[in-house]
Amino acid sequence: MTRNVLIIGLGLIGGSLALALQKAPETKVYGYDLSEKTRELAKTLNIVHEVVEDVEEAAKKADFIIFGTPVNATLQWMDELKNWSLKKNAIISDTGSTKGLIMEKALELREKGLTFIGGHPMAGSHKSGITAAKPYLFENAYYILTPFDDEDGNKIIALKELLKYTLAKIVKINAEEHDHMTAVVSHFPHIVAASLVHQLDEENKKFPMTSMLAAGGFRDITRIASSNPMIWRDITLQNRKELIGQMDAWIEEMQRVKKILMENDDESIEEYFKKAKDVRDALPITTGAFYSTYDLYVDIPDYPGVISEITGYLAEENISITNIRVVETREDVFGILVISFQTEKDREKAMNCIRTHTNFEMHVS
Ligand SMILES: NC(=O)C1=CN([C@@H]2O[C@H](COP(=O)(O)OP(=O)(O)OC[C@H]3O[C@@H](n4cnc5c(N)ncnc54)[C@H](O)[C@@H]3O)[C@@H](O)[C@H]2O)C=CC1
Ligand SMILES: O=C(O)C(=O)Cc1ccc(O)cc1
Repeated sequence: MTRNVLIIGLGLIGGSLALALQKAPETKVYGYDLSEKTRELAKTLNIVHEVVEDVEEAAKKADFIIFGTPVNATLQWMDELKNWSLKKNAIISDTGSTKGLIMEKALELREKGLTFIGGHPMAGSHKSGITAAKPYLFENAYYILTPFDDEDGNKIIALKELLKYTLAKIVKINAEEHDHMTAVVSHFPHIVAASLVHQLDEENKKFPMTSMLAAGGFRDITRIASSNPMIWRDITLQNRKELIGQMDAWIEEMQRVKKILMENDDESIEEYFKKAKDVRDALPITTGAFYSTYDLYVDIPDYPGVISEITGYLAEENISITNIRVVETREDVFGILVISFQTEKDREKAMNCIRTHTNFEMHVS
């Protein structure tokens, strides 16, 4: 029997989910987005099997309804949907970065006999919109579910059975703990990244060369400041209680570092960096446990066309890349081309491919 999945909100996350779920057997993926342009693109890019114009009509036929909308829009949709007559066994879920207010709203759905299981794939990027959607975005990432403690186990199994086509690792966490932990590793870092960019902007008014000197480190730590501001407005306001707590801890930590600097204490400042390095180096980030890309460093000679030559070889073998950049090119040295891949397997295939065609040195991080 065909299962009907309706995805509301077809941007980076909803679009990627739709592409992944199109791989599930006997599954028809319907999609809706508020933006007419996105609905058009969803058709032309085959993001869903069918784009719908009437959400309520499509929802009535759906076995699964999943929101890929900004978290405040998700709350608004949930308010509407609780008054619709849906299929008896329909499962409603979302992909939002916050879970507390959404699970509170889910209680109202539950009172109407509807099943809501919160969801949050812990993968994404600073890019947004349907054109950034990719079928393998969630591969190897954690996909958090936040069901009510006493949720029907069969409903959770049914949702997991569908989501397994994302190739993500599905885990269960309660909503409160979810919002605390994601504040630490995701939401607060977005505020820090944005604040560093604001600080640069101010400094640049006085010293206009500053932004030109912003090198790799500044770029790495501020990449997420290029995320969709509307998405982050909603996330930070919904999780503001946790964020204020993180901010207090951060201010305290900054006072501690400031004191070390004021005291000119070389031992303490070295220890400060050493401890951070040890903790950072032991993080599971590079093994794909949280969010990862697999980088390949290729030493390339500095001649015109060398980058398109390499990407051409990869394209011939259908190896998809997620990012590409040159980290060093001076006339007297080789440049280093950093190519990022979504999976370790893609990186391995790429290494073999480049090895077949060139004698360029390669290494992985
Ligand atoms: N960006 C990321 O890396 C991640 C985002 N998330 C969550 O996924 C959800 C979607 O985020 P993205 O895909 O990144 O954003 P996005 O901006 O790429 O996509 C959001 C889509 O929702 C549509 N939309 C907005 N309001 C709507 C409404 N009322 N009804 C229907 N469609 C509406 C927009 O037109 C857009 O196509 C958010 O809740 C976010 O917190 C979760 C994991 C990662
Ligand atoms: O760009 C990045 O690295 C992210 O921060 C991705 C991300 C954004 C929001 C989430 O809720 C989860 C992951």
